[in-house]
Amino acid sequence: MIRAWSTDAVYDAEAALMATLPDGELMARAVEGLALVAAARLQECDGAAVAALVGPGNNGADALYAVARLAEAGWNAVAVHDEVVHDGARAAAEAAGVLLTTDPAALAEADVVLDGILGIGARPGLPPWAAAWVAAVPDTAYVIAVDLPSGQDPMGGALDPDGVFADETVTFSVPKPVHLLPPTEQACGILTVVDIGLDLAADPVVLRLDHDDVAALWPVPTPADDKYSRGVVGVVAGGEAYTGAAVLAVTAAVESGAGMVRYVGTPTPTALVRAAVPEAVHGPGRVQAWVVGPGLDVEATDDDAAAQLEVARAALAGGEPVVLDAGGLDLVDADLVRSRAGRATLLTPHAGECARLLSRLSAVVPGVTYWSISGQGDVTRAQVEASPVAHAKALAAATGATVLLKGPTTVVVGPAEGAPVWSQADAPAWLGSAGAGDVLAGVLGTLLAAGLPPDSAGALGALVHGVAADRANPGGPVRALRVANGIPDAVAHLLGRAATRSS
Ligand SMILES: NC(=O)C1=CN([C@@H]2O[C@H](COP(=O)(O)OP(=O)(O)OC[C@H]3O[C@@H](n4cnc5c(N)ncnc54)[C@H](OP(=O)(O)O)[C@@H]3O)[C@@H](O)[C@H]2O)[C@@H](O)CC1
Ligand SMILES: Nc1ncnc2c1ncn2[C@@H]1O[C@H](COP(=O)(O)OP(=O)(O)O)[C@@H](O)[C@H]1O
Repeated sequence: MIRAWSTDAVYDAEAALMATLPDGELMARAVEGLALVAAARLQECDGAAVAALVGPGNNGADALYAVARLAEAGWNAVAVHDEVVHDGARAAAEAAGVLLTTDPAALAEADVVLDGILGIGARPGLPPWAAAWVAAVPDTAYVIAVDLPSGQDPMGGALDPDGVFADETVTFSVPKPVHLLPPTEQACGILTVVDIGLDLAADPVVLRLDHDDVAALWPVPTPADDKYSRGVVGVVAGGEAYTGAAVLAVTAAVESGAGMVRYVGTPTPTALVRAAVPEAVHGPGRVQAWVVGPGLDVEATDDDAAAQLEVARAALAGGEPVVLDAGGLDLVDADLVRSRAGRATLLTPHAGECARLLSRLSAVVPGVTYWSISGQGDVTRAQVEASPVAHAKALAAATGATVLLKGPTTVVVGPAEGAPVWSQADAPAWLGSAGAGDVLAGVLGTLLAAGLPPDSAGALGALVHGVAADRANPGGPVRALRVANGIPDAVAHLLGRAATRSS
């Protein structure tokens, strides 16, 4: 598991450790690691010159000390700085023969650039005096951000398009939210963590499952299990308009290892599911979790659709865990929020659905106005994409449900105040295609039916979904059905990693 801590928690841990260490020891550790990484990258690109962008705080000091080390080791080194520079770092740089200048033209020859403009003490946004520095970084240079790319929000809230976009970020002891959360993760490049010995007492605020975590979480049957004990998933999906969603969700639930899948649909998707997934059984019945919504048309009024909708509403009124996806999200209203209080509910919107739902809930959930982040009426898709975590949290708070917000990075957050954010970035961009969300809903249904809580089920499902997409056709396009059919291979591969490690 990869964990990130808040900047406050990092400062607290730093203070506690510094009280036990000689002055400057902690920064020396950070500088040593940073200089080692930078030297390795200079060697890899056969570079001759390194440059530092030096801000006023300790982040600038890290970068300046590091280029002093590199100058001592024989590389040409320059440092671009503003008025305030850390005294000790300036002295070290001068002694090592680093060219100190305020002129960003000095960056022109740099093969590797260390961005030490701002670190975790930053307020989001690039300082005006640094804009010319960033503009002067050669396109060919390999940019290493020290702790985080300057201009980006350390807590990962919003991306600064004018800020630094690094090839690599070297951070200290532990990741911070900026490194793991959308939208700032995309500015960080490769993440390298240098251990400087911090001991974090606080709880992490961001969690990311790694491939090696899957074996401990994925529900693996024992000889004592049968189809019922493994978990039965009920899928209420598909209608006469969106027939394929039913096939995809049911297929994915079966391929993920559900003990049994019960399908409830209108005649056309029912016929398709019968033909495509002979393992599925038809009609409502006892289940351990429901998937409600892929391809569901809640506006349809014919008898078949009405009967299907009745099952959907009964599922939502019941006590079993529910994955509520796509068309099913249109069923969320104040009554539903009240009736599902305290029950496991996983909402799985994409950004557009999240925006619509937040906008709609403002009218019908009493007292819920605090999600209106923009303060400008309806929430838009673009706003959700610009700050996905804030909107996912707002939706979780408004509904009392766990929210899995889909996207290039999928975030999952529970409704409790201060709940950690799970952030998974396992999928190739090829996965963003119609039907892929229906597949994810099926996977999640199987995990909830096996007894996983909604947040870790969400993260685990997103990981496996992404790995299945990647392995189905590495580097190339992949259709949703193939992702669903690739889940058994992905799960076996991920479980096999544990077997390989323990042998
Ligand atoms: N913590 C650790 O464990 C360790 C930390 N280490 C290193 O220390 C770094 C943190 O250092 P730091 O606390 O000095 O903060 P940092 O970000 O360098 O600068 C803050 C300065 O910038 C200013 N400023 C802020 N935002 C601004 C803006 N948007 N536009 C303009 N100005 C802005 C701000 O001004 P003020 O808020 O005072 O107005 C203040 O002057 C950390 O990232 C890591 O590299 C390692 O050495 C060892 C272990
Ligand atoms: N750029 C991307 N990179 C990786 N995964 C993506 C990207 N865009 C979308 N996805 C994933 O593809 C799936 C699309 O789901 P969704 O939009 O609900 O599709 P549908 O409703 O058509 O099934 C989600 O799991 C989402 O996280």
